[in-house]
Amino acid sequence: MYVAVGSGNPVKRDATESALEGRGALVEAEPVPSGVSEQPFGEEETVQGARNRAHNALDAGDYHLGVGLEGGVAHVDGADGLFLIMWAAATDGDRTEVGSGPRIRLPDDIADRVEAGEELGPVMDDVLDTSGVAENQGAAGVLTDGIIDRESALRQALAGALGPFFVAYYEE
Ligand SMILES: O=P(O)(O)OP(=O)(O)OP(=O)(O)OC[C@H]1O[C@@H](n2cnc3c(O)ncnc32)[C@H](O)[C@@H]1O
Ligand SMILES: [Mg+2]
Repeated sequence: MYVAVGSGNPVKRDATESALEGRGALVEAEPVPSGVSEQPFGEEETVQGARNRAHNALDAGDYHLGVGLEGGVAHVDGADGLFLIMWAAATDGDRTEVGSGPRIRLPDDIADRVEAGEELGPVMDDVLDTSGVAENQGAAGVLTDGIIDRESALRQALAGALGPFFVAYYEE
């Protein structure tokens, strides 16, 4: 099974390989446009980015499955603050399924800068004095003190999008 993941970020490719481990998948990275903002705001824009990436990745070559992974920030009903969110989409061209990852509250100073229009990745690097945290453990790793990292969070989001392709109960 040839699978394209719609991103040049190695952490997204690693998450896809990890989610599909043992299923005979060959995963290629296809850096395609997400069709949404660099920093999606809200669940709707983040899901849309994941769906667009999945479709664009599928169309980028001769693939059986396209995968899209999108990070965003959102307010959550009933909870204070701004949350890091992540959504995954998988498509075979006929059906498209989505799944979400954890929601992790951002520290207020980071949230304020993102609300003001900055991208989370660069803000995290600035605050932590690191470079490329989004390609490594990610905000998910830093903000959970390493209980999870960005790869495992994205793998869980993708699990929800892939399940319906493998589990008969979801038959259309
Ligand atoms: O090359 P792409 O695929 O775009 O990879 P990306 O790291 O930019 O990832 P997204 O576009 O999906 O994420 C949107 C923004 O949110 C940031 N972001 C999302 N999750 C993050 C995380 O765990 N740690 C740091 N930044 C994160 C990311 O750096 C972007 O600025
Ligand atoms: Mg990006």
